[in-house]
Amino acid sequence: MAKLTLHKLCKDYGTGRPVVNDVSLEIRDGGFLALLGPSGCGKTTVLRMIAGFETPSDGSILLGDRVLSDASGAVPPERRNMAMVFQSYALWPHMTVAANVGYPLKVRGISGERYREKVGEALKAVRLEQYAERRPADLSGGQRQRVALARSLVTDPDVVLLDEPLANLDRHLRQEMEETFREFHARSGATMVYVTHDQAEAMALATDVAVMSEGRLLQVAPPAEIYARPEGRLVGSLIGQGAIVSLPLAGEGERALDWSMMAGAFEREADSRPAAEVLVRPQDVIVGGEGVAATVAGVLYEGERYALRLTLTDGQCLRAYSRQPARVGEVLRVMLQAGWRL
Ligand SMILES: Nc1ncnc2c1ncn2[C@@H]1O[C@H](COP(=O)(O)OP(=O)(O)OP(=O)(O)O)[C@@H](O)[C@H]1O
Repeated sequence: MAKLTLHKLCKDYGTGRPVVNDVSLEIRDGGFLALLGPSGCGKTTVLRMIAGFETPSDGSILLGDRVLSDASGAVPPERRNMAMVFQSYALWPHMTVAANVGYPLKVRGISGERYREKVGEALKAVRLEQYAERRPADLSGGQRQRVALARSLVTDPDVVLLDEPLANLDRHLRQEMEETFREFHARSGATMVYVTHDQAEAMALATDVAVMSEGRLLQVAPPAEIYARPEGRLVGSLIGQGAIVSLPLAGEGERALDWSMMAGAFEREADSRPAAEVLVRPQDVIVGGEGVAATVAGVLYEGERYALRLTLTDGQCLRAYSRQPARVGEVLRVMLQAGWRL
């Protein structure tokens, strides 16, 4: 196996604007990359180009030193040793679970003992051995997606491409399946590219997160890094539940801010300095007796806490968590324990 390289990848359907624009990215061997971005930003198109279902308009794709696609041509999908898992599972309804999982082996002419062994191993990897003889219709959504995972594993692919595989499942099942995906990744050793628009899912699963918007790649970093140091307003607003406030800040360049650096900004005239955009996460907004005035604009009970929507005196919004209930319209005092200058 080897690393997957996307080099200046572009896709233009002739609509006047490229849907994938100059995307360069390296996914290390055995890495798990989540491709995250809003609907229509070009994630699926990138995945389909890696799989070989779409031809790039420009740029190249390499697996190790092997060129899969460039200006001179493209390796067809069936010769890339990749597997794809879809949101819709794409299982054959008339075949048993075992036959669905074994289908890619049949296509490759593998039969007999080797076939049975491989199917058995793949079913074991997703803990579905006892369901081998069932039909997909007799399985739950999560089990069906595990069949699709087993099928993607059965040919020992170098790369597994996953297109929103959990989008059809309910919240509880998604969490359970996230565990299955992590195990699946660890056991298979395959390089994985996972398309999602759910940032929590991307952070929970991947070793690296790549954020896309309007065809362009904005930032690639491990989850903890992208959470702590998002680059720019769009990444900042996509990762975590933070609010972005505009503050006339003293000093230049400091990006990690504490209350001592931000407090003064609330006393200054808004136009006295150029405003900086600051990302403030709800857990860093301390609701108490000190700080600036904020009016409660919304309260959502989340079981273990209340999620508050707050409005500052200049109309800007913040989010905060509180253990105590609050009333809409109530004026609280808040301190911003930490902020990140975007
Ligand atoms: N065959 C095509 N011809 C023209 N435009 C296309 C074609 N396929 C996709 N597009 C456009 O390319 C853009 C990117 O689509 P893509 O499916 O890659 O986005 P996405 O980020 O995966 O979105 P979603 O999360 O909604 O699936 C969209 O504006 C889409 O309409």
